[in-house]
Amino acid sequence: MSDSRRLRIAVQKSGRLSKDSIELLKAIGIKLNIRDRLLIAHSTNEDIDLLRVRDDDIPGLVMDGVVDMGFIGENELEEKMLERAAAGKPAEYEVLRRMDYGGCRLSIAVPNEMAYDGVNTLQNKKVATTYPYLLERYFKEQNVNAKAVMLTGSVEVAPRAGVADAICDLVSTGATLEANGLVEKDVIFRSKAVLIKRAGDFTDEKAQLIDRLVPRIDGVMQAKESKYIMLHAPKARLEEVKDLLPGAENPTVLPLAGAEDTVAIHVVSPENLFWETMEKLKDLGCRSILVMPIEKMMG
Ligand SMILES: Nc1ncnc2c1ncn2[C@@H]1O[C@H](COP(=O)(O)OP(=O)(O)OP(=O)(O)O)[C@@H](O)[C@H]1O
Ligand SMILES: O=P(O)(O)OC[C@H]1O[C@H](OP(=O)(O)OP(=O)(O)O)[C@H](O)[C@@H]1O
Ligand SMILES: [Mg+2]
Repeated sequence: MSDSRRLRIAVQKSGRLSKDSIELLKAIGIKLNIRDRLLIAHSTNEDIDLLRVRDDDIPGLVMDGVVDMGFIGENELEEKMLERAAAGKPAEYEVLRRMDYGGCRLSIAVPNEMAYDGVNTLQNKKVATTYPYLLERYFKEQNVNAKAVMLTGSVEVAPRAGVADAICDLVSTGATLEANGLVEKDVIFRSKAVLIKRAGDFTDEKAQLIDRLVPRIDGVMQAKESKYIMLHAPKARLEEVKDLLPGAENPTVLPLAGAEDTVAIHVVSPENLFWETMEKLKDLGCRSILVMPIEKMMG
């Protein structure tokens, strides 16, 4: 059984957010033994239990204080917040960090053949969606009198099935819409995964654990975007080389044994180096240009 002294974190059991959320927890040093059928996973090195649930349940679990934290898409979080607020239920939470995964948008899409001239075209029409509160909020803002029809899945087939005239669903590449003969029209919400924390007091132990984990998350996210760049550059072109390197205000410049007119440059870049930049560096006479991933960062 789970122990209330242990920090409880909810993650999606299987779906778009599962892999990245688990990978992040592992990257910040939490050892987890996840077996497919087990819905609770106990960390072996930290006082942490993982609850593996459907993503729809995560906002409620956090807002009811059943779990301490959860990884959830902003779309689902905002929808549940509106739903609970409408039902008079507590809907408090704190966003600890916005993650770099789970990026998608909630969009209105219509059948290819529909003549669409803005959202007013949907006046008195039915729109199938899993996010009725977000959609109705948008209709209200746009002064459109349309009806949101709730479907929990396979929303894209609704127009062909005669259930609705249009849909409002999550889009990333657009492949699902295209495969179903639909065209994206209005983006109503942009979303990424977030790490949220319940409201209310925490024991000192839990508060300290959270304070230790969150900077590690920052470290992992920062490291993912950053690169360690090493290259040999002609001394005479040093300033031009520095101008090309992102974040190279104070690079490490080292002499090269046996090559008076060449130096080695090392720099931690906050972003990746584009091929175009590497080509320009080469044109300046740089050689042995290496771009390496960074695993962790701190300080
Ligand atoms: N195509 C996508 N690309 C990136 N992120 C997405 C995509 N589709 C959805 N997401 C994000 O991932 C979340 C989970 O999506 P998924 O499709 O796995 O949910 P689900 O089918 O509702 O799963 P569950 O069985 O847990 O209820 C979405 O709420 C959204 O935030
Ligand atoms: O624009 P695309 O890249 O095609 O992605 C969009 C699709 O991804 C999500 O579903 P998912 O594939 O997670 O499956 P699900 O319907 O089982 O949730 C979402 O509900 C869309 O159907
Ligand atoms: Mg779901």
